[in-house]
Amino acid sequence: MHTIIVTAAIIVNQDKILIAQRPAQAEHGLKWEFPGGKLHVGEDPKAGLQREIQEELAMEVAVEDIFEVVSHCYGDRHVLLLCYTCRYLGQQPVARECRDFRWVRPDEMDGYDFTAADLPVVKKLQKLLDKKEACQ
Ligand SMILES: Nc1nc2c([nH]c(=O)n2[C@H]2C[C@H](O)[C@@H](COP(=O)(O)OP(=O)(O)OP(=O)(O)O)O2)c(=O)[nH]1
Repeated sequence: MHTIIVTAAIIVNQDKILIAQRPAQAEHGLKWEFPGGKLHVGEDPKAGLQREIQEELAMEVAVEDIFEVVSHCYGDRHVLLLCYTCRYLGQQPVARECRDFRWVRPDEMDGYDFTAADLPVVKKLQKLLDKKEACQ
């Protein structure tokens, strides 16, 4: 068993969040996820996430607070997923290293086949939306 540390961005633009589809030939090919990737050895997580968003989507984001930490095993591979909320700075994303991307509301996320590690994150986003709607 070995652990990889992965950072992922919850990029919020009004009521929508940016999700990305993994390339067909990649591990977990065609699954949907929150954009990001593996942290390099010794790298600061927020800096690593900014680097990954630039590589994957050719855009800058302002990385803000930790939103959720997920520990998930895919067979003998342990993924520690650090999800940060990020502020959208208005640049149009470009699908550089992902197959596709979409802006979706949390209540629309059930229509996308997310990686297993992301399911608790999707649930948390949906719960927050439910609470917000209950207050309105
Ligand atoms: N980026 C990202 N990866 C996720 C999420 N959920 C999840 O299980 N993963 C897993 C899939 C992969 O096993 C791993 C991320 O690896 P990756 O291949 O996307 O990372 P990378 O861009 O740094 O890849 P590489 O080409 O440099 O090897 O984490 C998620 O929401 N976002």
